[in-house]
Amino acid sequence: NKDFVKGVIPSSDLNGENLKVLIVHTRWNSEIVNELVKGAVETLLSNKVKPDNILLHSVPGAYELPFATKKLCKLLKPDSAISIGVLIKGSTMHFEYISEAVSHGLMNVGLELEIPVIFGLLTLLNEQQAGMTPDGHNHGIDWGQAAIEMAQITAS
Ligand SMILES: O=c1[nH]c(NC[C@H](O)[C@H](O)[C@H](O)CO)c([N+](=O)[O-])c(=O)[nH]1
Repeated sequence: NKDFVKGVIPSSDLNGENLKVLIVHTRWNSEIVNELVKGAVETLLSNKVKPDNILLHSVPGAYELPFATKKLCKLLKPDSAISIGVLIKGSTMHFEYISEAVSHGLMNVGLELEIPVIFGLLTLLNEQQAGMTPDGHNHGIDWGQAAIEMAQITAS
């Protein structure tokens, strides 16, 4: 039906007070990325994650996300990680290849290390799709919620 709500219903018992969450984000397309990071951080804080337990690191671009997320997860041992980047088609000849490689790479990091890695790569056909318009949805919020929920699964 027309008022179908796209997106996810967050779990009701999110509690991040004992969690440490790593956020690895790109500097490519930083205007959009920074908004996504802000959405994720605010969501973590509003669900009781302590500010000192939110670890922020940046990398040049999306292709670096899997390597940096794996190295930083092994070093910092977070309860979960959010990898955030934005690929915009047309600005790269290899849009499909980078997004394919990064999505598989991030999935493997989480499975190999058994640390939940939240997939925060937006693959956009144009900037308008970033959803940063006033009535747009900030996907960073969903990723913050998922980071807590998934960490609680592994912590329980
Ligand atoms: O994060 C991005 N990296 C991009 N390329 C850089 C790539 O991720 C690596 O940083 C680079 O290839 C060096 O390894 C992009 N484009 O090329 O368009 C892009 O849109 N977004």
